[in-house]
Amino acid sequence: SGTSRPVRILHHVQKVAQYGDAQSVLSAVDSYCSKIEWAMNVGDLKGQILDAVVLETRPHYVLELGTYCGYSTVRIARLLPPGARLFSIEMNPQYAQVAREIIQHAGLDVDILVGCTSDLIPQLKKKLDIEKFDFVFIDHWKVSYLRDTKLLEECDLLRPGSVLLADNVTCPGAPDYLHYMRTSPRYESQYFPSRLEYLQVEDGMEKSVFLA
Ligand SMILES: O=C(NC/C=C/[C@H]1O[C@@H](n2cnc(C(F)(F)F)c2)[C@H](O)[C@@H]1O)c1cc([N+](=O)[O-])cc(O)c1O
Ligand SMILES: [Mg+2]
Repeated sequence: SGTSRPVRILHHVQKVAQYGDAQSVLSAVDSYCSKIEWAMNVGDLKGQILDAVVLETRPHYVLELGTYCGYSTVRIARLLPPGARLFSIEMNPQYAQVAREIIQHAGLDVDILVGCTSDLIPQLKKKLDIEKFDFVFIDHWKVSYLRDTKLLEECDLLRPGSVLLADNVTCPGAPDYLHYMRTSPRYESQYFPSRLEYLQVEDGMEKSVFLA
């Protein structure tokens, strides 16, 4: 077929989801990906863990690594108070465009930064006039989780109490990230067991609070 999977997901959302209704956008993506074709969205089960951590953290400045179709971006943005800012980094311009349209269909306002984390993270303070991030959702290439977390530390973008939540620490897995988070004295880490999106496979999320 000529279209990409993200474009087919976007077309489904535009066809069945109520414009301006974030929950109907999430339900449209979840029903498409559970019935028609699987896609690597965080999904509704792990999404409920994401919701709970966002509500508990009440973040003002949020960073997401790995936008893909924007499912988790919508999930997070729908829970933020007015005035809060969500920035999402996506290196694939086609995915970024699909995500913009899905996020727009949900009636939400998010800044999607197109590029790779190693280039963009060092520019965030100057470019976006941001001091620190209160919440970071990590869901991009699993081999980049640890490198990019250390980059956030080096760029002084975390403060005591900043919360990092990482998807897929069990499947596909991010063993070096997990080991670092569970042994570093700079973090208090907690595992939330769950299931891989739309499947019966075990997965989980790791919540880590930066201490200093
Ligand atoms: O590979 C998975 N996710 C990789 C996700 C990758 C997404 O993050 C973007 N990205 C890459 N670098 C950057 C940055 F930020 F560096 F610029 C952003 C990629 O373009 C893609 O949209 C995955 C796989 C499975 N699975 O079951 O295989 C399940 C999942 O939930 C997953 O998230
Ligand atoms: Mg994921």
